Amino acid sequence: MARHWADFQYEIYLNGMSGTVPRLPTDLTRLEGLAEHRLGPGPVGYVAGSAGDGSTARANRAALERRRIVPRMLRDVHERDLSVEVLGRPLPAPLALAPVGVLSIMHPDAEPAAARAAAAHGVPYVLSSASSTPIEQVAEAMGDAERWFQLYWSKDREVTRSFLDRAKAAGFTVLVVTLDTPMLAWRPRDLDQAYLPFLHGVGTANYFTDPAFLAGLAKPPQEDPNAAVLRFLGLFADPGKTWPDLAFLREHWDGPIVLKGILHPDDAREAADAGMDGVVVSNHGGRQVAGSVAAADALPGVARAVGDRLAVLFDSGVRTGDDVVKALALGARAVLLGRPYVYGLALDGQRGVDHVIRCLLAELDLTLALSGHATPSTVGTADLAADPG
Ligand SMILES: Cc1cc2nc3c(=O)[nH]c(=O)nc-3n(C[C@H](O)[C@H](O)[C@H](O)COP(=O)(O)O)c2cc1C
Ligand SMILES: CCCCC(=O)C(=O)O
Repeated sequence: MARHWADFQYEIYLNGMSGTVPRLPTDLTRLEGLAEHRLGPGPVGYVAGSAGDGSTARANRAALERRRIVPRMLRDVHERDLSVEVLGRPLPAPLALAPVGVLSIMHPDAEPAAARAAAAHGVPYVLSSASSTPIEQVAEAMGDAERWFQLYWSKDREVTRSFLDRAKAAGFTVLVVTLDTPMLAWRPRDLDQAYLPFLHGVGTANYFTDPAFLAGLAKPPQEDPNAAVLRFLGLFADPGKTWPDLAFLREHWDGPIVLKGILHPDDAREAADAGMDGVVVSNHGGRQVAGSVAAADALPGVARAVGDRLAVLFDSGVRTGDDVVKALALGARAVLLGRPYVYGLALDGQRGVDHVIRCLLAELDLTLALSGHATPSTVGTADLAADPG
C-alpha cells in the first residue's frame, strides 16, 4: 500500500499502545494557549497579537469557519496524491511555511529548526528578511530543499540589491515580496507592553551582517546598537514604493516573484501586468490593517481575476486540514501556514514544527479523502455549501 500522510494517525495510535503519546496536541488550535504559558508575555503577545482590537484576525478565522465542505461519497480515494505544482515546482502538498521573522524569541534554534523540519518533508520554507539568523546560515540548514526568500523591500536600494544577491548566492530561487508592511501597524498588545523584538536585537541579523547596511553606520552595531536599530527601523521597508518600482525587482531577480499581501482583484491584475508570477492573498494574519477584509473573503475575487495568469497562494487564518481544503475550493493553489508552526517551534523546537506539519498534512489528507478527493486538483467551488454570508 502506498504511504499516505494520513498514516500518521495510525502511527500515533500504535505508539500510544506502547505508552508513547504525542508531546503536543493534535488539534493545532490548542497550541497558542500552551505557548502562552511557556513564553513570556512580550514574545507571545508579539506572535498572537494583531492590529487594532484584533477584529481582522478573528474575521480571518470566521471566514474559514463559516464556509462548510459538502463531502461526496463513493469516489475512489484508495490511492491518493497530495502533490501539486506551484510556480513550476513540484510540491509534496499544497503547503509552505509562511515567512515569520524574529523566531529566536520563540526558541533558541529559531529559523534553522523550522527550515530543517520543513525540508525533511519537502515543504518549502519561506525565509523572512527579518529573521534572527542570517540568510546564509539558514540556507546551510536546508540541505538541498527548495528555498524561498521573503523580501521586505528596503528604502535603501543598495540594501535591497545586497539582500537579493545574498539570497541568490545562497540558492534561493523564489522571491516573495511583502507589500502590506511598508510600516508596522498599530498593535496595542505590543504597545501596551512596549515590546518590539527589534529593540531587543532580534530580527535584525540579516541587516547587521549586510555590507550595504553596515556601510551606512558610523559605528558597528556591537559598538552602537541603538543607532543600528534606528537605521533598521528607518529603512526596512518603504512606504513610497509604487507599482512601476517592481521593474527593479524583476530586473534583479531571475526566478519567480510572488507578491504577498494582495486582497483586491485590481491589485492582482496589476501584479500580472507587471510580470509577476504569483500572489499571496493575505492580510498578514490580521496584523496590519485593522478592519480589513478577511483573507478568505478576498480569495475568490483574486482567483477569478488572475487564477489563469498567476499562482494564487493564500494565508491568514489557516489552522486545520479542512481550512486548506476550503482555501483550495476558494481558488488557492496552495496555502502558507503561519502561527501554528511558530507555536510548534516555541513548544518543542524542530520536533514541534515537524509535529505541526505532520498533523496538518494528515488531517488534510483525511479531509480530502473523506470528502471524495484523491488529489487537491479536483477540489472546486462545488465542494462548499452556499456561503451564508
Ligand atoms: C510573529 C510573526 C512574524 C511575522 N513576520 C513576517 C515577516 O517577517 N515577513 C512576512 O512577509 N510576513 C510575516 N508575518 C506574516 C506571515 O507570513 C503570515 O502572513 C501570517 O502569519 C498569516 O496569518 P496566520 O498566522 O494567522 O495564519 C509574520 C507573522 C507573525 C505571526
Ligand atoms: C519588520 C516587521 C517584521 C515582522 C512582521 O512582519 C510582523 O511582525 O508581522
